[in-house]
Amino acid sequence: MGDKLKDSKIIFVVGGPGSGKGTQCEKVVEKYGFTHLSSGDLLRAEVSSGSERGKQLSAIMQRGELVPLETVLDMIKEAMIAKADTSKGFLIDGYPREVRQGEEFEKKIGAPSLLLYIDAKAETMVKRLMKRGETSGRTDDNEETIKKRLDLYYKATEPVIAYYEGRGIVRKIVSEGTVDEVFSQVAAAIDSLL
Ligand SMILES: Nc1ncnc2c1ncn2[C@@H]1O[C@H](COP(=O)(O)OP(=O)(O)OP(=O)(O)O)[C@@H](O)[C@H]1O
Ligand SMILES: Nc1nc2c(ncn2[C@@H]2O[C@H](COP(=O)(O)O)[C@@H](O)[C@H]2O)c(=O)[nH]1
Ligand SMILES: [Mg+2]
Repeated sequence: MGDKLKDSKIIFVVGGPGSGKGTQCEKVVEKYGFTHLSSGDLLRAEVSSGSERGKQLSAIMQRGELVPLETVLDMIKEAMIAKADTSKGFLIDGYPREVRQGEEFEKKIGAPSLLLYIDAKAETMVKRLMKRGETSGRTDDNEETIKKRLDLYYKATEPVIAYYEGRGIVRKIVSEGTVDEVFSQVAAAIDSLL
């Protein structure tokens, strides 16, 4: 089944909590028709299912910690295989969150053609998430968990950027302006790939 994904175009969308990954991925889907898979959304769907696994995941996510690598990777692979026949390419939103996740993804699925690094200042991310938390219903959109997620991002996920920069596939997106101003950078990066 892994062969079905062998030739798929894969774009990693990496950035801190509240940097704007999901927002930009939605606009990419609108313009390019790619398949958007958010690791966080897949995990939250598992939590909503009420499964035993979902209960365990929920506790980890509420603490702003990373869930087991195998769990999130299997969920992403399953979702990609389900869409492989019709997908124009995959936007993997919020994964990898640490270098070994990237290595495992490439062993089991394939290599990314592009890594969009959505970069926002810490204070911008906190402001956005506190605002989102007013309506999102996400258990991790609270001050304490946001801080933990930010700490984890700087410690575990920023090394992912350096790892892929070594391959020359990172495009840095400054995510401080309006959604459309940020998207114009995203579109330019994707157009350079197509
Ligand atoms: N350029 C922007 N200007 C203002 N608000 C923005 C911008 N981009 C995103 N937002 C808002 O910030 C919040 C977080 O954005 P989004 O959900 O896309 O971030 P994310 O990187 O996917 O976060 P998480 O990793 O927590 O899922 C949302 O409420 C969104 O509407
Ligand atoms: N170990 C990993 N944990 C992940 C990953 N993606 C998400 N998560 C967990 O879900 C929440 C919410 O993610 P978000 O992208 O919607 O903010 C996150 O805090 C983690 O607990 C992943 O790739 N690996
Ligand atoms: Mg998101």
